[in-house]
Amino acid sequence: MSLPAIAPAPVCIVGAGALGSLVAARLALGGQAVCLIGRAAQVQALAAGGLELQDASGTHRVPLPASTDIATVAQAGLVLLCVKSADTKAAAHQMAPHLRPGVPLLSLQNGVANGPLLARLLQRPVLVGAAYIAAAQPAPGQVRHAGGLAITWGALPGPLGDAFDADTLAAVQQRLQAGGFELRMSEAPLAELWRKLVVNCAVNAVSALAQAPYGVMAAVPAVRELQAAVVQEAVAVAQAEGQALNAAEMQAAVAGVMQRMPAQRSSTAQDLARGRRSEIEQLNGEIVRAGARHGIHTPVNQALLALVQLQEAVNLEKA
Ligand SMILES: NC(=O)C1=CN([C@@H]2O[C@H](COP(=O)(O)OP(=O)(O)OC[C@H]3O[C@@H](n4cnc5c(N)ncnc54)[C@H](OP(=O)(O)O)[C@@H]3O)[C@@H](O)[C@H]2O)C=CC1
Ligand SMILES: CC(C)(CO)C(=O)C(=O)O
Repeated sequence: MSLPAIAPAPVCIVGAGALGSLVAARLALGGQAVCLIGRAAQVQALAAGGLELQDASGTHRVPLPASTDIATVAQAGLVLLCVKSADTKAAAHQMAPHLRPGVPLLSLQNGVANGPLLARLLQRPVLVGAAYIAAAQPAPGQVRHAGGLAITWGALPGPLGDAFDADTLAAVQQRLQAGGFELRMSEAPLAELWRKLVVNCAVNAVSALAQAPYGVMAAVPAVRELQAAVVQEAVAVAQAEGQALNAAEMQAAVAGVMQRMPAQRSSTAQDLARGRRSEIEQLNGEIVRAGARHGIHTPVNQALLALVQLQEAVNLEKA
């Protein structure tokens, strides 16, 4: 008599917004057990009718278990963190009593500081991923995928030098593979986060200030010049931080991202459109602060930071 198969512990995704919902939907469609942890409006919409996933192949309805209770991470075999950077600390504190020892936590957030912050707050090694994926959440219960499936990911050691073993990393890779993501494992994940940061600095604020999709931005020569200046500054800062980034390669990376997702407006654009605070402090703001530490002038990043902050203040005033 054969024993019944034991269902694998689900992938719990904390943050049921644009990216978290899209990743959850693709994993579920790929046969993975998932659980989304999010805010009440999204959880209620998912309970009522599942998630409406809009992508290049059409519109799909995906049933997705979801909860507002972060203690659900106690059941997880893998946790993906998909909250905005300003929410990382709170999410870490809320998860800490429930995360089982040894269960991998992968941050798919933008910015270079979330992974190290999580490792410090949770006193464990963490995984970080640079996600080149275009997601938007038009309304609760909906998610739109506008291109890109690449995730370059790897492990950051814990504060005590503790690390993941090869079997754990292979298991994470296998589970993510089910979602059809284009995965690349990196031995230098912090450098990958810096690469993504440079892309975000060149793309996000401009898209946000004009509410422009990337295809339109790419067609304006003066925007490409502005982006080249952002990249020059950001790469100089990254190099001063010990990351071996190359400006020409990063210019090409920016152009490639905009080409792969022409209809996308950045996550920063989505925040401003909803009158919410954005992650600009963790994007161009990171370059300005690190530049100041190294005596590197970053006037173009500084201007984008100021303009996005101004728009945030205007939105607050209106609210
Ligand atoms: N959108 C995209 O295309 C991409 C985004 N990213 C990165 O992924 C991360 C998430 O971005 P995105 O999905 O766009 O952001 P969203 O704002 O769309 O989603 C984040 C969600 O997490 C919720 N949340 C915050 N804290 C908690 C918590 N403690 N428990 C449960 N839910 C919580 C938020 O609720 P509330 O708003 O009520 O606080 C929100 O619904 C960011 O770092 C972003 O830079 C990376 C690549 C692409
Ligand atoms: C990948 C990209 C550029 C998608 O828009 C993103 O990271 C963001 O919007 O924050």
